[in-house]
Amino acid sequence: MPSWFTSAWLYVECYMYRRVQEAMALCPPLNDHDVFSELKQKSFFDSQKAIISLCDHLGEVLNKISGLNKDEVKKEFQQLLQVCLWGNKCDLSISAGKDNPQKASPLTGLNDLKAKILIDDTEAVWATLEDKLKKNPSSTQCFRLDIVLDNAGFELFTDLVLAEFLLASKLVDQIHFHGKCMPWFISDVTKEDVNFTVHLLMASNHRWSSKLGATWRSHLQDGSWVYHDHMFWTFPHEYCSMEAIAPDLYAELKRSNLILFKGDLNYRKLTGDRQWDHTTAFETALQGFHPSALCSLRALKADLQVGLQPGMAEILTAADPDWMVSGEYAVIQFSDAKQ
Ligand SMILES: O=P(O)(O)OC[C@@]1(O)O[C@H](CO)[C@@H](O)[C@@H]1O
Repeated sequence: MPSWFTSAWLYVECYMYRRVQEAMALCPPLNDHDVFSELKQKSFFDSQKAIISLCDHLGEVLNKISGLNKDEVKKEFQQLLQVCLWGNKCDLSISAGKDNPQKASPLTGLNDLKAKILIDDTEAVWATLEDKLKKNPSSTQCFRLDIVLDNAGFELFTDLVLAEFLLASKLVDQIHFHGKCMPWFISDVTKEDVNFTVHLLMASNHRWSSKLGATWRSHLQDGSWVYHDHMFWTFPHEYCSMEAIAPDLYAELKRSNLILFKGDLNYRKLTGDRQWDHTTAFETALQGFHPSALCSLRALKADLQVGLQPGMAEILTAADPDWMVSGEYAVIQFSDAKQ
């Protein structure tokens, strides 16, 4: 029987959430109930101000999108990628279920937060997206983006905003979302959370919120957005074992042109949750996991980080001993597709 103080942290956490699920499954009237749904829904309601301001912003961008030149599209992409990154700051797991809502407009503080992005591979992500346009602007070949989701509430909303922008700007043609098949780490996204978000937006009396809700529902119906869940995401395994343990999921991810991994837990599993030296290359820490080009968007909440310049970790530790766990710092860390 694993115990909290003698077992690997990641293993014990996964074990605990599975026991919660088991307890529910053993109570038939409750077996479909998500014990965390109330908390997740509250985090969505508490972030209304930020959600509405982002809806207005996206609405304005969509209105003029066909007239934007490449530089303007790139600038907007950079901005919404950062919003999506910082959306990961607000998860309920790190705050032990307490409120962590997004009150202010998510766009206003972005410039001040730039210094907190320890690794910023936005250019590499952009180059991957742009490659499709450059290679063959009139190509009928489909560019597929996959997003391995993290938290419901405000973070999921920022993921959908980025997805909408990428689809509307024709940088990508199809988006596959990957969520959890059971309640997980309190706030992780399930299919019900996606449906809840879309329905609530549709029912809103705010013009852009309801319009976006309706658009997103039709994306899910016409297949330009596809939602998947797979048991592997709720196993304790590191991702380098995916090909052996869940070959069907690995094969699915190989069809992608770019995979965005949201959040801290995904980062821990990408890198095996090991005590890597901070200067270890991301590529090395991935230990052969390479279904496609991938990028981690993560606010740091667990004590590991790879890919830093020599000396950087020491400077950060001297300035703020909690830099790895406070959620104040973040990375946009890319690894290219293997040929
Ligand atoms: O993946 P997320 O939502 O960014 O973060 C999840 C997380 O903060 O929750 C756990 C605390 O229980 C940490 O292990 C983990 O890093």
